[in-house]
Amino acid sequence: MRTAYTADQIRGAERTLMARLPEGTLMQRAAAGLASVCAHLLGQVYGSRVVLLVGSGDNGGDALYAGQRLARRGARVVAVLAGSKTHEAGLRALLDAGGRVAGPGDTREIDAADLILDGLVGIGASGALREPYARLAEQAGAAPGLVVAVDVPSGVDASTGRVEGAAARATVTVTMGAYKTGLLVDPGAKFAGRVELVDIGLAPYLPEPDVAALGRDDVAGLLPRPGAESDKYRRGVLGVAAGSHLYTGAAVLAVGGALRAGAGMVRYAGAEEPVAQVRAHWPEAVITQLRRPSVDDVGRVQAWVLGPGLGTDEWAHELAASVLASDVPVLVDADGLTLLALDSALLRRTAPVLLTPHAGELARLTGADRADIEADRLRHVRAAAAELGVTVLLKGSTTLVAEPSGAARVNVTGSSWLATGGTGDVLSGIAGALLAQGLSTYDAASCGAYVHGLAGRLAADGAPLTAAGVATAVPAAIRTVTSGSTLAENLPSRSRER
Ligand SMILES: NC(=O)C1=CN([C@@H]2O[C@H](COP(=O)(O)OP(=O)(O)OC[C@H]3O[C@@H](n4cnc5c(N)ncnc54)[C@H](OP(=O)(O)O)[C@@H]3O)[C@@H](O)[C@H]2O)[C@@H](O)CC1
Ligand SMILES: Nc1ncnc2c1ncn2[C@@H]1O[C@H](COP(=O)(O)OP(=O)(O)O)[C@@H](O)[C@H]1O
Ligand SMILES: [K+]
Repeated sequence: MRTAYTADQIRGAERTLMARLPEGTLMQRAAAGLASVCAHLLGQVYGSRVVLLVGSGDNGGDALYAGQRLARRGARVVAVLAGSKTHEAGLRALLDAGGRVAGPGDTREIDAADLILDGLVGIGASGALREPYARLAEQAGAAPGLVVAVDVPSGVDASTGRVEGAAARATVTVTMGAYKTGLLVDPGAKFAGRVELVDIGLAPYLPEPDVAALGRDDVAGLLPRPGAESDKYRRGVLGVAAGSHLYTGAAVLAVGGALRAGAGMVRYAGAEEPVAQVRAHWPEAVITQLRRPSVDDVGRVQAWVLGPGLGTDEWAHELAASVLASDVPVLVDADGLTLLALDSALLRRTAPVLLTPHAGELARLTGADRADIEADRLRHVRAAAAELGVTVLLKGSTTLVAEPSGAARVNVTGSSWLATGGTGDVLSGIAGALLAQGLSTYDAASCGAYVHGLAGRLAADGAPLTAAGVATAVPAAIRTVTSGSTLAENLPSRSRER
């Protein structure tokens, strides 16, 4: 499990640790880790051109001491001093090692640099970057050299991943002591590039994490496996109420995701047209063609998926009411979410609910602005879970899962190739199958997103995928998790000991 923290949480832990150590120890640990990552990236340090972008706080101090270490190994290091003040001891150390200094207007070196260290601001930043920081951050991101962000890319809010104005686009972010939430959640995560964690001894002093990202072992431990005593009913039967005469594909994809994710049985309930399609694609599914908008005659299930392609007319509304009147967990997606937005009384039930909106659907549900949700995803998914009293999985470039208690997880397996029609329907089937197999809404959502993201990577393999291809890749994704293949660990961020 990877854990991440807000800036306040990190500062609190650092205060406790710092009080036990001689002054400057943590900054030296940070600088040593930074310099070693930079040296690795450069290959040959001697003769390389390194530019340090140095802000007025300790983030700049880290950059200066890392610059000192690289200068000692023969790098040509220039520090661009951007702030009204500079970390004095760090600057002296750099100059003593042969480094040079430039003013914030003298930025010719940036475009010629092999490596730019972004030490403008770290966890002490507040609000959008001011000038000249903003201009320098953008220039670094556009330069041909490698960009290594110190702790967090400047311009990214370490606690939330918000990016209010300009920000440095990093190749690698070297983060100190613990992951910051903003490095795992978009838009910040996009700016961070690969994240390397430098151990500065903070772990014993960290509080409960702000968010967690399940790792392969966590998911392997949670995914249900059939035992010797299993039969199809005991493994878990999933009901799928999805599709309509207009949208038949959503039903096919949701049922496909569910079958591939290990449901003992899938009962599909729908109208004539989607029934014909589901029957043609999935002989394994047990199908009920509905004559009226009710699931009373469908047979016993352990969980329902409600909504993909269902439509939002009166028939769909009555069918949704019938599914939600059951006493089993229900995953609500797509048109099901629109129906909830139109009639919140549908949510009055005691059995668990998992909502799986994208930002637009969440906006419809909560009345928040879609762009605001995209900009501050974690805050909005938490607020929705608390307000609605259910588990919420927010889809998009970073998938987040929040509980009404405030607990939240981020999924790190996704691929941007998943941004194509129908992949959300497959996710609803996967997570629904996990609900039917007995996982809690929180675990079904987090493990479902993990497996779906991995299946997306396998299906894409560097080229466009189809939603049906993602469903096909689900067993291989599960095998990757349970067999301990390295693919699941080969994620954008890697832990690194100093
Ligand atoms: N503590 C520790 O043990 C360790 C800390 N470590 C390192 O220290 C970093 C935290 O250092 P920090 O607290 O000095 O804050 P930092 O991120 O450098 O920024 C503050 C400065 O930025 C400025 N500024 C703020 N907002 C701005 C804006 N929007 N636009 C422009 N400027 C802005 C603000 O200037 P002012 O507004 O005061 O003029 C202020 O002076 C942390 O990320 C890690 O790298 C590691 O060495 C490990 C041990
Ligand atoms: N840029 C992206 N990076 C990673 N995953 C993405 C990205 N964009 C979309 N996704 C994922 O693709 C799926 C799209 O689902 P959804 O928006 O419901 O589409 P549809 O309704 O067409 O099925 C979600 O799982 C989402 O998290
Ligand atoms: K930085």
